[in-house]
Amino acid sequence: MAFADCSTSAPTRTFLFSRLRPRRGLPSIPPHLLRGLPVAGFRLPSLRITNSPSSFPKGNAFLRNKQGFRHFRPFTVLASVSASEAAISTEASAMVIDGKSIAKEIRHEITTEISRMKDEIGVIPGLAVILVGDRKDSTTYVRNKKKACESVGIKSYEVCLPEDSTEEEVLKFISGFNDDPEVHGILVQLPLPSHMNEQNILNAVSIEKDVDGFHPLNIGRLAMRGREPLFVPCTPKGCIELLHRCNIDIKGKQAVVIGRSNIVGMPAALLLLREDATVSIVHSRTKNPEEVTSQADIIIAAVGQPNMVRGSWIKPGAVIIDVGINPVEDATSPRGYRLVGDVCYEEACKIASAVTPVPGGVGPMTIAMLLSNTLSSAKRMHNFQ
Ligand SMILES: NC(=O)C1=CN([C@@H]2O[C@H](COP(=O)(O)OP(=O)(O)OC[C@H]3O[C@@H](n4cnc5c(N)ncnc54)[C@H](OP(=O)(O)O)[C@@H]3O)[C@@H](O)[C@H]2O)C=CC1
Ligand SMILES: Nc1nc(=O)c2c([nH]1)NC[C@@H]1CN(c3ccc(C(=O)N[C@@H](CCC(=O)O)C(=O)O)cc3)C=[N+]21
Repeated sequence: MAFADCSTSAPTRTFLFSRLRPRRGLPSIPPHLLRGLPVAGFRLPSLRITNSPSSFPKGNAFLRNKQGFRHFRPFTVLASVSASEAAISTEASAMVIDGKSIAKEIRHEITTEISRMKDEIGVIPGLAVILVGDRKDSTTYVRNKKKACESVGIKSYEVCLPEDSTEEEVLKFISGFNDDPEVHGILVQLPLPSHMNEQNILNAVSIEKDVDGFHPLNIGRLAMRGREPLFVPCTPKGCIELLHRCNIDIKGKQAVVIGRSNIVGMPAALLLLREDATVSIVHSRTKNPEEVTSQADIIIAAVGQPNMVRGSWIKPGAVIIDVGINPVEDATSPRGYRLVGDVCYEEACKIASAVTPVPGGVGPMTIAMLLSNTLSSAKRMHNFQ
């Protein structure tokens, strides 16, 4: 575990000031009222949002303009800045993109779709997860995925194999799930034990059930113009979904992805390219990472190095998506550690226009995208629109 800290003071942001989205089935906010809301980190003065403290946890919100209060509810709060900074903003302060709330909103949408599918054609989406070994972090992720499946109505199938299992045993389970019509998605939790060949195993997952999007055919299609992958990897898809749902433009922007792994960095760069960004990739052999990163309007950091991206790496007004999840020692936490991102959050908040926190940023979106991919898979297999 690393010990790393770049913060000099405790976080001060306290209150929500957000872009609002009506929940499904409720009327939209009239566009003229949306003028003036802080979108993508730009705060415009003509409208203010305040949250009723009592209803705040449910995401209810008041929208206030010069004529008085209008009450719209329930809304999902997507992002926040501190109230005092929002009201009298002289010091720059980033919008905090609330991945947890956005993921909750997506789970709500998925729940509605799943019950519609069940009612209309009697199909329940199924996700199979294969875990080999007992790494603590992997066990936690798998448990969280199972809970998330239950919460939206996906049936989960779980296989836990001992660390010393053979590749053949894993392949046997994959083959069983490939043939099982009740399973619409298969996820093999990574990393696998070192004696196993990851490529052989990922290649064995049926491309129609590859909800992680790690099959080479899916990745290959993601990289090609005019081709469509059946599934897009969950974490990068979650990053782009955060940008979309916060109304952050990608087209024509300079984007820098830090990290080039098969599961995050590389597909994130491909997705940004598909969104018409101009993309650079920083990796461990990049000579001038700070210089490259400081050109970016959008930064996706997926490195695994706590607080690597400092304030000086960030162009004022940039949007930062921090994928990193790094445990750092913290004697004051009951677990003895806490999670930090790859970006120095405190410094980023002062310079960026929008930033995702860790935890509560990209992590919950990864799981939401997995559920979304599983639902899409079931819909595709049963030709259900
Ligand atoms: N929020 C979420 O849902 C998820 C979070 N994560 C987190 O994201 C982070 C990255 O994960 P993952 O992609 O799997 O990690 P990998 O270790 O597979 O990849 C890390 C990448 O970062 C690059 N890198 C490492 N050190 C440096 C450095 N000093 N300067 C520049 N580049 C560097 C590596 O470069 P090179 O290729 O040259 O070695 C590599 O491309 C981790 O913290 C992980 O826990 C991961 C998955 C999901
Ligand atoms: N086949 C496969 N697919 C994956 O998608 C995959 C994988 N293997 N191996 C490991 C990584 C990592 N990953 C995360 C998912 C959710 C959170 C998450 O929800 N994090 C919470 C914090 C959780 C906590 O407190 O521990 C948050 O950021 O708020 C984090 C990390 C998926 N991965």
